[in-house]
Amino acid sequence: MATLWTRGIQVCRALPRLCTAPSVQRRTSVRLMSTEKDNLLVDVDSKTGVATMQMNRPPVNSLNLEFLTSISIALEKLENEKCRGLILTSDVPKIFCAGLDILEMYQPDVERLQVFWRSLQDVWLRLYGSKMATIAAINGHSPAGGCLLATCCDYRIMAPNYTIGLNETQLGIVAPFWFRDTMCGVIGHRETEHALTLGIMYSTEEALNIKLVDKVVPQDKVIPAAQEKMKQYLKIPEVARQLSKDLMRRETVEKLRLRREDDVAAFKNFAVRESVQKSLGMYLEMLKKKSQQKK
Ligand SMILES: CCCCC/C=C\C/C=C\CCC/C=C/C(=O)SCCNC(=O)CCNC(=O)[C@H](O)C(C)(C)COP(=O)(O)OP(=O)(O)OC[C@H]1O[C@@H](n2cnc3c(N)ncnc32)[C@H](O)[C@@H]1OP(=O)(O)O
Repeated sequence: MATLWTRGIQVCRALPRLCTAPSVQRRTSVRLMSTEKDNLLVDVDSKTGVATMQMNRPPVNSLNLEFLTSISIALEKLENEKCRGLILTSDVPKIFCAGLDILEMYQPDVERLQVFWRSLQDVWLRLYGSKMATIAAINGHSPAGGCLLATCCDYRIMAPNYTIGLNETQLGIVAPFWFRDTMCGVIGHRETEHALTLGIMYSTEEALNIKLVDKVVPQDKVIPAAQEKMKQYLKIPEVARQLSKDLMRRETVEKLRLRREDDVAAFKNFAVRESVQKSLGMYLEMLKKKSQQKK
């Protein structure tokens, strides 16, 4: 226990300007910040070595370059600090994560677009390849990149009445091979093909039926259920658990590692196509109209 407490302090020392002082004994709260203030809150429980990462980028936790960078840095720190488990969740009501920030892809600055894509690759490599036991506590809608984050985790617990899926085709874009492989690892080839070609957004219940999520619990029980499930992962001898996960995922991780720059080029070339820009513009317009109708 003492060692873990020290470890918690060390997280703070490693991030002197980025964290708040621990306020509760045996629970260390480390706030990671980037250019966007407080968009990620990471609590490391020094007793269990489990981190809870709450995404907090209103209105919809969309993943822009800065936010992805914050997530990537936080994942690196947690891994370096040898945290044992990670619960990924959202602090934004009713939204887990709305996926990539479409404004990063629409009428983009081509240099930034490539840095943006590399930062998404970084997050995927760190989260999908993490040594930590990872659980997604999906307490809101989770389209596209949000679904990617959830499927990177070892286990998914979701609240009712939300939606999750890789809906890229509905925007006129394509989920790249590593999104596909991640999804395939969870729901299998046939269902992934069905899901990707039609850009299906599954209701919580449908997601449970196809095993895209492992468990459904009421909204206020999502995080407690994740904490409970985490205990099961942490009971397994660490090296055996980590190596088993690595055996399942290494090939998929290596595929992207070896092709990173080709993948950046493919993304850039695809995103700047006139037809793709037109589709993204129309989709943004649709989102805006829908949002205005609510107001
Ligand atoms: C040929 C070879 C191929 C090679 C392939 C290579 C590369 C592949 C190429 C591209 C791959 C790209 C992969 C993309 C992944 C993605 O993640 S794309 C993002 C997809 N996300 C969505 O479709 C979600 C859209 N949003 C919603 O459905 C809803 O907003 C909601 C999340 C369900 C929440 O609904 P609600 O609570 O009702 O909130 P509003 O709809 O009113 O939204 C509030 C404001 O937020 C804005 N917004 C929503 N989502 C996004 C987003 N993803 N990005 C940016 N902005 C978003 C929305 O417009 C509202 O803004 P205003 O209030 O109007 O300002």
